[in-house]
Amino acid sequence: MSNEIILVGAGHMGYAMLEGWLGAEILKPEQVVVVEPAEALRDRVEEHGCAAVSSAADLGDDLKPQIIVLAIKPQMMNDILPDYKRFGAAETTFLSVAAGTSIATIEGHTGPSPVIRVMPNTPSAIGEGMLGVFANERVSDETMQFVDQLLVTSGDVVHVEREEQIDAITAISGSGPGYVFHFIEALTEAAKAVGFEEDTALLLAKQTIYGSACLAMESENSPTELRKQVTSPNGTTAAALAVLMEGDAMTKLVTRAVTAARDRAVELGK
Ligand SMILES: NC(=O)C1=CN([C@@H]2O[C@H](COP(=O)(O)OP(=O)(O)OC[C@H]3O[C@@H](n4cnc5c(N)ncnc54)[C@H](OP(=O)(O)O)[C@@H]3O)[C@@H](O)[C@H]2O)C=CC1
Ligand SMILES: O=C(O)[C@@H]1CCC=N1
Repeated sequence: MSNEIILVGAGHMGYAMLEGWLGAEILKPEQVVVVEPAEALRDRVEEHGCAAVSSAADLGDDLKPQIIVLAIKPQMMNDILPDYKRFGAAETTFLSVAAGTSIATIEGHTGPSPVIRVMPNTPSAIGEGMLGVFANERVSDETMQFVDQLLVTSGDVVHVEREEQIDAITAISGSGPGYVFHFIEALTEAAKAVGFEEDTALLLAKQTIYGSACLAMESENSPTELRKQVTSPNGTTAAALAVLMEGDAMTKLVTRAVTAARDRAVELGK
């Protein structure tokens, strides 16, 4: 067993994580082989010094990777996993970032194997990700420690006790950047509606979200307390929050959205 890693899929998520691992020098480029059908995506990993092939058939016969990272679409798992059966039921650990796809589905193709499910998010690309982790009992302490070392280069890591909690994490932090980016879009549109040009509107929206998130992380006060500090009695924030909080509208809407994402993760796993 070498400490090589095969990364299957170098799209948005696979590449974001790879960049973090190489940038933090936890992995050397020569330890990584990437399988990716898209030439342009192979080119960009080769620029980092990693080997890249277009299909599993091009992987060397003598490869005994420590970890195979599955960063492909959940809908493709059943088509692609049979190509990796030869690494299964052995010491190679499968690490899947796919939404929904269960450990049972992976082991259905690989045979009983060490499997780790990780749910990252795209801020992992700048080391500011939020990652949820669940591992089956076949994963060795040594491999788990190595994987944790890799994952912390992408951001904060939480281990969950039950596999289904990964679906819930998917709906909060996995998909969450999409909700936040949509809020930035909405605030930008609102800024334009009250008279600003696109560039200024976007800056106002992005810096407001960034500054508020930084303050929420750094402050000892809760988000509720921080909100109250912005809200002068009978002032402007109170006027806006009366709209957003009427009948708990915002919380209900976000809860509906998160539930839809969680349910979709469960559905993708079927
Ligand atoms: N994007 C996100 O924010 C997050 C995504 N995830 C999970 O990450 C996984 C990947 O998503 P994402 O990165 O967004 O998707 P992408 O489509 O960007 O990446 C998937 C990559 O896999 C490639 N691919 C297709 N077939 C094969 C194959 N046979 N062997 C190797 N690679 C192949 C695709 O190439 P091609 O385009 O040519 O088909 C594509 O480049 C999903 O399972 C998703 O649930 C998890 C958390 C967050
Ligand atoms: O939208 C998706 O299905 C993936 C999983 C979490 C974020 N993106």
